[in-house]
Amino acid sequence: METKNNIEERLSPFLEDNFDDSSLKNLSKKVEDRYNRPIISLRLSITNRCNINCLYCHHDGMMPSNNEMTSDEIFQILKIAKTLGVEKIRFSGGEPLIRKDIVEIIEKTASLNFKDISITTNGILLAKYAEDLFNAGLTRVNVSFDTLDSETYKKITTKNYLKEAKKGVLKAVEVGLNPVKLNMVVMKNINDNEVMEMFEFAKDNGLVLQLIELMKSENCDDNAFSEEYHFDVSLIEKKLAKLAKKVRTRKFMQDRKKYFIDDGEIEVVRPMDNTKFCENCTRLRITPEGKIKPCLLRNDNLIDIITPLREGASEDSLRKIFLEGISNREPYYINDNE
Ligand SMILES: Nc1nc2c(ncn2[C@@H]2O[C@H](COP(=O)(O)OP(=O)(O)OP(=O)(O)O)[C@@H](O)[C@H]2O)c(=O)[nH]1
Ligand SMILES: C[S@@+](CC[C@H](N)C(=O)[O-])C[C@H]1O[C@@H](n2cnc3c(N)ncnc32)[C@H](O)[C@@H]1O
Ligand code: SF4
Ligand code: SF4
Repeated sequence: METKNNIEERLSPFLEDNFDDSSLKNLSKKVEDRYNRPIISLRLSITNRCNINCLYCHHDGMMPSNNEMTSDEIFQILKIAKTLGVEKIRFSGGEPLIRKDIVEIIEKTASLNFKDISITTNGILLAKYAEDLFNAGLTRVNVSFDTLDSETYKKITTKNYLKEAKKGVLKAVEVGLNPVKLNMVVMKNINDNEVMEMFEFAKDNGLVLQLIELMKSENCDDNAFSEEYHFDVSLIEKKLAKLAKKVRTRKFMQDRKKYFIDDGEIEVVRPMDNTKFCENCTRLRITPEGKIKPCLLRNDNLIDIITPLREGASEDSLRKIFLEGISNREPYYINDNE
């Protein structure tokens, strides 16, 4: 049988960024999938609605739907996740901040004492909500922010909200959310020439820059877009590796690398065809209409948890449904040579 020390050693890389040592005491409760990947994090898409329309959007792998979970239903789902050892919660969408009850959702989530509660947002409404979200218990925020140029912003998002998004980012830092990450999807001939300028902006304002490879997904409106604008982020990564005075690997956060350069930090998210990324994937997803989604890039193995919950199923049966979702998890990109 595995000893507590072994478990701590095996799982320590999960704890590197947003955890403190107190999380160690519950490690033995972690549930693993069939590929020995522990489930550390739950990513809930809480709406499919959005106030902009990014050219590249994969909508977090969700199909259109108008049937959103209520804040109470979200709370019930989180309670079950907590009993299964989930430590990190992320709210995404669509645009999570267009839900009128977003502060209430964070308050309820915080009452369950997760180690890390974060939101991924386009930032347009962030200046309005940052302080209330922080006071409600939000730990940190990632903001989609692909460019500093207003024309390019309009081209990407079809709207003119760059100023609002920038204000939101700065307010998030001001109120104490930490880290605040800028999500930059790097696109050929659109913003690939802006990486260093974005890094300077990030450094000057206490932000982490997250460079993201444009991904193909059946949920993108037009996959031709991905073909045309796909930029090989590994080319930038090679340059970063030369410049960096320190590199860290988030081994069990999809093996992502963080590069520390001149008192600044750049993280690289490179999922496409990346078998290491999937090998080290520790998250489960929930769709806005309450289905467990085992993988961002698949829609054929979802499991309904909201209907049983609405019909009054016991916590035990809901836990079983969760475990069924976990057992459906498979790495999307696999190494064919093994
Ligand atoms: N393939 C794949 N891509 C993901 C997954 N999770 C996040 N991404 C991509 O990673 C990028 C950043 O996602 P975020 O929502 O900002 O959060 P995160 O990077 O996953 O989490 P932290 O680094 O812990 O803040 C987005 O472009 C996502 O599409 C995943 O499970 N699979
Ligand atoms: C789907 S959005 C939802 C949350 C919020 N509306 C936002 O934009 O931050 C979540 C993240 O996915 C990223 N994303 C969307 N489509 C993508 C694609 N095709 N390839 C890579 N990242 C993508 C966005 O940049 C954003 O950082
Ligand atoms: S803001 Fe987020 S959800 Fe909305 S279109 Fe852009 S990437 Fe998609
Ligand atoms: S298995 Fe791979 S593609 Fe699927 S969610 Fe995990 S990292 Fe993303």
